[in-house]
Amino acid sequence: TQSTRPQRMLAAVQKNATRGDPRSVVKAIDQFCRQKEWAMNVGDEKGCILDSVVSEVNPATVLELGTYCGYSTVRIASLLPPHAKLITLEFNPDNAVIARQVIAWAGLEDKIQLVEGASGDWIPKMKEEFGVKTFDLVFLDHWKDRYLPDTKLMEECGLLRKGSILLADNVICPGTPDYLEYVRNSPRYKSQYFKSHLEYTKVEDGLEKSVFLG
Ligand SMILES: O=C(NC/C=C/[C@H]1O[C@@H](n2cnc3cncnc32)[C@H](O)[C@@H]1O)c1cc([N+](=O)[O-])cc(O)c1O
Ligand SMILES: [Mg+2]
Repeated sequence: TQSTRPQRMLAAVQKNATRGDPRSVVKAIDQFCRQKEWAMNVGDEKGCILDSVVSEVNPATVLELGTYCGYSTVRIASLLPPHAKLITLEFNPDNAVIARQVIAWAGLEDKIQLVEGASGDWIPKMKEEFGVKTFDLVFLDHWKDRYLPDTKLMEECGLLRKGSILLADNVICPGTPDYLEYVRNSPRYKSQYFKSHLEYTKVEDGLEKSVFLG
């Protein structure tokens, strides 16, 4: 039967990346997406901005919304300090199956907890289910119309503390206008736009970094 793009992406990782070497997994996916098939990973150009924010924040707790195949999950986790934890939410079971294998190939199972389910259902359960108090960094890369409601939900559930960083992909393309308006105009955030390009293309896109002021 016909394979799916995530399955072909995983095959490229298993063929071209070294087990236990997260950066080679990231490189293998970028090569696959540039040479074979475009896919909606944050990619290498925006990925460098992501790397610099992760390194600057040096987070102990990270939440990722929208795992997809685990590219940014692995990219972020490869930069975390020893006891840091990353929780990533993915509601498509087929994508979760692929992401778990990408994460395993990178050897990052101990740092990453992939939770299958919808962000709207799981954000309210973070504290009781995973003993999380607050997140130092949140990477938003799921359905673009969920960025704003999930951000408000994280505020309501007390998952953000003074200084928590929200980093949002695709604020230009495909675009998240309501989210952008909120974080740029709310007195509770200090926002900064990092101009870049849509993964593997010359189309403008960028990341929005927003500090929660409490
Ligand atoms: O649409 C995009 N991303 C949506 C990502 C969606 C991924 O997150 C999961 N998800 C969604 N809501 C969820 C809620 N809870 C859990 N998982 C969820 C979906 O099952 C999918 O695996 C996108 C599109 C383009 N593009 O050029 O078109 C470029 C990009 O960089 C993108 O990120
Ligand atoms: Mg994206």
